Amino acid sequence: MIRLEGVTVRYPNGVVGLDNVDLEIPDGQFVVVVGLSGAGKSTLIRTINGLVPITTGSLTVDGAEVSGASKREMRAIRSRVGMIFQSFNLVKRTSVMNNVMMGQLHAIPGYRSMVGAWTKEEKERAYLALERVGIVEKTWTRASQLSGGQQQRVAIARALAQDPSVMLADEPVASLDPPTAQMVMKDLQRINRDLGITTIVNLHFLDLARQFGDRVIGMRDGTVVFDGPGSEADDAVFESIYGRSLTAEDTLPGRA
Ligand SMILES: Nc1ncnc2c1ncn2[C@@H]1O[C@H](COP(=O)(O)OP(=O)(O)OP(=O)(O)O)[C@@H](O)[C@H]1O
Repeated sequence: MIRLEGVTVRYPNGVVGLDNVDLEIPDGQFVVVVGLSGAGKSTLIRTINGLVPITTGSLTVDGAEVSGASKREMRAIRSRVGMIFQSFNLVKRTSVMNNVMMGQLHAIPGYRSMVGAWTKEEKERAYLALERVGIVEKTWTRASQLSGGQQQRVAIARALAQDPSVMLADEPVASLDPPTAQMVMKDLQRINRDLGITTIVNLHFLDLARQFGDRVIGMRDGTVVFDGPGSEADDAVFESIYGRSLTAEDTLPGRA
């Protein structure tokens, strides 16, 4: 369970990223967060991962208080939280296998990871993660030789190899073409359903939010302005979240 109580995040320049947010996200839920640019979606994700400190309020992940956690406690929290980014964040010049292994680094002593001395069990876990996203045949390919969709799948496998209880994805399909975006969202949904990993995905395409959001959270100006199932998030709801009429750019091209 992820719980935010009265969480406010004020950046050093005075900008308020989150404004008194209360949220409870039960284990295993698939949550899509929507909102215009600047609404606070990334801040929410980075706060849950402890990358952005909260100014006031309380945030717990699996019962552990994130604010004020020691370095050691923070490492323990982060080791259970997988992150996926719009730009994939792979090390391009090395193999898919090495990239996925990096997901397990928190559990592998530095000297072994430096020389690539993986145990059979660690390799097995990496293969299993790659199988889950259907690209095990690319295990020894250099990351730079993969398509965007394949790179995002490697990033998902890297997060999975961490054996996370929570998966946070910040605009994971924003750089992908529409069919690939669908496939990557389906991968995340399947993994959520098969493994029960709590998943929070920031999206800006509202049709994807409706299709995949078992729960949709709408944000505006750092506050939660909608919280309900995707099936209830009709155009009027999105217009109220965005504070403006919808445009073609709000849907995945070709699906409006
Ligand atoms: N490191 C930072 N320092 C100062 N202000 C920031 C920082 N990061 C974000 N902000 C501000 O906090 C507010 C929320 O930004 P955030 O990135 O969370 O929004 P978002 O909904 O994810 O938008 P986008 O999709 O454009 O990233 C914005 O006003 C933004 O300018």
